[in-house]
Amino acid sequence: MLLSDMIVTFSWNVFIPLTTACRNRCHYCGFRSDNPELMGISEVKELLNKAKNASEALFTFGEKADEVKGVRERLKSMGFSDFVDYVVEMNRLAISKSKLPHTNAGILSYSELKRLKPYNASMGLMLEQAVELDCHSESPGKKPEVRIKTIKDAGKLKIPFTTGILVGIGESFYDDLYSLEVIAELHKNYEHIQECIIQNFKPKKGTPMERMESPSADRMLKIVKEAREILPDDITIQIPPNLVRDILPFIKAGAGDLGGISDTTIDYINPEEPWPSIEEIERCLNGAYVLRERLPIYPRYIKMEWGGEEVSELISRMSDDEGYRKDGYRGS
Ligand SMILES: O=c1nc2n(C[C@H](O)[C@H](O)[C@H](O)CO)c3cc(O)ccc3cc-2c(=O)[nH]1
Ligand SMILES: C[C@H]1O[C@@H](n2cnc3c(N)ncnc32)[C@H](O)[C@@H]1O
Ligand code: MET
Ligand code: SF4
Repeated sequence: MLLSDMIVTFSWNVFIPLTTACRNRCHYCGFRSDNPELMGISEVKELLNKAKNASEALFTFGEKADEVKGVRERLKSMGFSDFVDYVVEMNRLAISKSKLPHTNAGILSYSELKRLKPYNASMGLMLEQAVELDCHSESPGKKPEVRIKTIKDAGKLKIPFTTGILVGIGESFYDDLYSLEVIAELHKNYEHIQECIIQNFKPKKGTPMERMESPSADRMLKIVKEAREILPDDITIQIPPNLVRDILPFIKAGAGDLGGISDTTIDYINPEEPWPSIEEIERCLNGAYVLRERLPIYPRYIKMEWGGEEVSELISRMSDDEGYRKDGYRGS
């Protein structure tokens, strides 16, 4: 086994859920709201100030929120010309507090991605599934072709990218495999995918899918094993430690990353699932693997200088000075 196969990574982040306004209505989502909120500058500053440990500012929020009634007007009154302008300003705030932005805004056009790229170390968009599903019948932004287009456009723009699949939302095992094949193909063309999240659905109260069960650990494990076969070696498989809890079997099956973990903010998408502590994670790993902190941009993309221009200095500073080793990971 290679030494790098024995390393499990995670990113210390702060979760900034800019808005619960969303033009989609995914049947599994407990995040979106009909009475949406929009975070102001001082609220974002407060989260950033508290997050001493974090090197990543994770911006995840509703898709095309400015299509929701009243949001455009609210943005105007806050002094922003459009929604992307607002996101850029919040990204800049994060940079000013020495946090590297990772933005997952849902689908974006090529020109919107181009406007956000300079302010982000990496960006993300879950493919969810490459097949049409019932749970997405009220979500135009979850049509496979529009998701695939955004991921492709990010590749053309050389944006280090996170994508993944959401498992247990009505798809078959073969759909999961097909979705992973689509991700593999996207990466073969653009080489921009740093990690693929394999996320298990968790039912949320008050949603149409509240009575549906989470996929079993066995099913998830089977998919992770297949994913390790299907995906190119340079795509790391990420599993969410707050949603699977017992991570060791997943690491043995081929996962190598735990995503973002925060000591100041909750997982706003899965608010009922607390982050495990570092001690808990290490206990699960049972000495068989070493846990290392990473940045939201993976080492090879730092070397190729794919990070946004406005964050490049911060990326160099963080990867050089703060205890990062030659292989790009922090820790002894
Ligand atoms: O805390 C979470 N972080 C999520 N992250 C963040 C992720 O943990 C890290 O921000 C990335 O690994 C970058 O370091 C996502 C990032 C994406 O680009 C796309 C989807 C997700 C989903 C989640 C999530 O459900 N919960
Ligand atoms: C940010 C990502 O969070 C995931 N997401 C949204 N709702 C749920 C849920 N109920 N359970 C697990 N993951 C979810 C989607 O995959 C989205 O793209
Ligand atoms: N709304 C976006 C999406 O589903 C971001 C994550 S969910 C809050 O792609
Ligand atoms: S999962 Fe994302 S796109 Fe779907 S309703 Fe929730 S916030 Fe909107």
